[in-house]
Amino acid sequence: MASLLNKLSLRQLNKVLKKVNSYSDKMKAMSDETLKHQTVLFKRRYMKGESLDHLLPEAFATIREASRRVLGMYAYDVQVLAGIALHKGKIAEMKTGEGKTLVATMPLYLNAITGKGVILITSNGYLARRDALEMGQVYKWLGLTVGIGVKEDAKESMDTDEKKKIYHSDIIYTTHSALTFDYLLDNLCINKEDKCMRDFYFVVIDEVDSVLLDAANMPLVISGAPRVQSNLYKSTDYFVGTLEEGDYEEEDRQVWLTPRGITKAEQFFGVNNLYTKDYYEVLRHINVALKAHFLFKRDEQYVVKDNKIMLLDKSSGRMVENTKLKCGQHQAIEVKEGLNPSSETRAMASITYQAFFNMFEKKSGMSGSVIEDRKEIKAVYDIDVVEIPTHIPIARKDLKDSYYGSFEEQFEASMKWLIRAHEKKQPVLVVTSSIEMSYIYSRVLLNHHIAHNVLNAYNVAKEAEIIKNAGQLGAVTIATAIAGRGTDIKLSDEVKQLGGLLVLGIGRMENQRLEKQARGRAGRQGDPGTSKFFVSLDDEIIKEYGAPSLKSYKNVKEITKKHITKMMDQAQKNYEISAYRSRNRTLEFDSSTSAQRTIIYTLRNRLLNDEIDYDELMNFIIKENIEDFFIADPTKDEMQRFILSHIEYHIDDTLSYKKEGLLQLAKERFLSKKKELEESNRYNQFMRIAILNALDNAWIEQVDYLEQLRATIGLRRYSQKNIIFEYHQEAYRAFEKMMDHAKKNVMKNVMLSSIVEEEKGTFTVMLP
Ligand SMILES: Nc1ncnc2c1ncn2[C@@H]1O[C@H](COP(=O)(O)OP(=O)(O)OP(=O)(O)O)[C@@H](O)[C@H]1O
Repeated sequence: MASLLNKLSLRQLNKVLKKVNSYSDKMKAMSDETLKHQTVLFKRRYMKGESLDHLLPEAFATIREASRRVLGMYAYDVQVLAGIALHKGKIAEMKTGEGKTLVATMPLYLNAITGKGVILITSNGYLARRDALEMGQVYKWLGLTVGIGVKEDAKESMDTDEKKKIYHSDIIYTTHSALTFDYLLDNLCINKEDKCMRDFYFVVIDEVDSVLLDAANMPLVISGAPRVQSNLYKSTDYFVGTLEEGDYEEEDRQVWLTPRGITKAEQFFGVNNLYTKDYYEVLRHINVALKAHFLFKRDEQYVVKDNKIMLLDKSSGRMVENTKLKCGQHQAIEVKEGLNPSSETRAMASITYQAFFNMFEKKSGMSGSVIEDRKEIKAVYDIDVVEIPTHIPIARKDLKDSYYGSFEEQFEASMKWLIRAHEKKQPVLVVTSSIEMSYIYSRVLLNHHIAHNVLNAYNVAKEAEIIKNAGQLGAVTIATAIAGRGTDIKLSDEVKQLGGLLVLGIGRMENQRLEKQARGRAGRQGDPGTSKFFVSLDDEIIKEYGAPSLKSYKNVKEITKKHITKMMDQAQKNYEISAYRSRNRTLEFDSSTSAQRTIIYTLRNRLLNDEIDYDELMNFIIKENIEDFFIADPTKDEMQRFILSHIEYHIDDTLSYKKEGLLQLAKERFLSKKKELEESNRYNQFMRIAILNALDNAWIEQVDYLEQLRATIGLRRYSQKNIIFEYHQEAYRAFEKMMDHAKKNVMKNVMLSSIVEEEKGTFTVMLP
């Protein structure tokens, strides 16, 4: 069924390809000047109402010819096919090395004609810069502007003007995290002029599976002011260290206390019921300590460098700069590793990649390994995946996997392959599933006096260099999944004679995509090459997710029985299911946060654009606040306090202490304030600042609360059944409370703020 659909999609794309090809000669015959001028003509035609679909054949043919002139590369037919798929908002599955970088130029150019700004996402900053600089030559040649959203040194920051210039370019190359981060920052600014981004239109995501699937589990969070340092990390770490099997349970990358564990915790911390509000903090700390001990493994999810915990990006194996786990998880791992907990900050804004990318009018992507996950992609992002044929048939031989009872056997067998190939100078790339294993291979190779390069998260400085050279005569490269993506491995003729690159995969990896990417380092663009995987019962994935009965085969040297090797492969499937569920859970949790964020950001934008009728809003807010206040039948003292904190810093002796009296007072005060502000032409600006401040403060509290709630609610498994339902209910209640709070603060800010004049006619609003 799937392949039939694919054939149908390809047939449609082929029709368009024919049209593109029909313009090839025309574009070839154009002078440079005429070809460059095409952009202006396309823009004019688009403005006059011609659709992008209609412009596609000529526009694609134009940039195809421009790339030939500027870069010396003329897109192959299959690349054009992929480009059309991207324009249609699909994901193109293209084998590794098929030239995705060039493919993206065509739909980006076409869609940039609209002037709306198009974005290309790569999985890391190095690739974004490299591709933007290389492909940028063509765009610029055709008269378009190009912006790069990441700095060479990730720690360097950009000022607003620089950012604005980037986001107002025709074509922007950046990473998913940089883009999302800037979006959140944009929604924290007070003046319209400080907003850097335009509305989202079209995005092409390179290595789309790594962005949309692997990164989907970790929402992006902007942190603000530090929290008061907690002293519970050490005691909960100690407590979790005392737990035994049966005190906790683990499933789908979640861990929680069993009733026996709960009793132990209550005894340890001397509390009656852990699940009451009073012990929320203890529960939260236990939760992060549990995860630190049972779910986070050193050299897998993180490394310890210079006494700091550095997270690893699962899909690339790279260290993630400037990112900490949230809600105290980072601190819990620090304490587990014997470090002092670093300061914990509050979450100010957060978003998941699902929610973020779903804001684009049209989104598309490319990858060499996404076809297996097309159902999930369709369900979550509503994007179809099309499998694009290769330019030249793949000549790589993917040999059958070999299975072993233990690591020793697996290691020995793989070393035999390595040494045999190395003796005839065939280049070898060993891809291991952990950093530790990369060192074991390295040490043994040193003992054999075999020169080699090691590439793992501790050693990324020369990454591109090392990978590029991995195809040289006699080269041996040991790498973690880091070698998976993006960098081109070129082979000399001599190496091609020897059979190309040999990829040895050590251990069953977390998913098929990682293995596919590893194999794909060999046999690019029709090159010869070989790949082989060595699997053993000692592989982490099999130990954790394999059937317990597999243990009885530990002493078998090489496992050849089909039903057993199948069981070993099943472990990977089990892991994939658990990863899928975990992504799904993130999504389920996110739906309320997402809905709330949309309400707040829409409101913010209306405020920034002065689209709010402030009089109407204030009438409503004053009335609601005073009515709410009178529900509790306040005393005269309470009313006076209310006036001083919400209306004016002065009590009028003649005031009638009734609801109507307060209402009238508030309205009068508001009107006189308004008059004063209007005289100096500052009413709108004042109102905007006063309201935004109230709204932002309330929302930031809410974001932080929701983050905390999500982190602790899992622990309630034994107290309540449906934690997602409970989460949504609580999130909704908190939102209502937050809006109430914001309403009070708007009134306070508007009524009690004053204006301080500054030089040059500017002013500052002094908030109460
Ligand atoms: N039409 C073309 N003509 C000539 N060379 C090309 C063409 N398209 C791509 N190339 C070259 O092929 C190589 C691979 O391209 P690229 O790195 O974009 O592949 P990729 O599909 O992104 O690979 P990976 O999946 O490993 O990231 C590059 O050296 C590129 O310059």
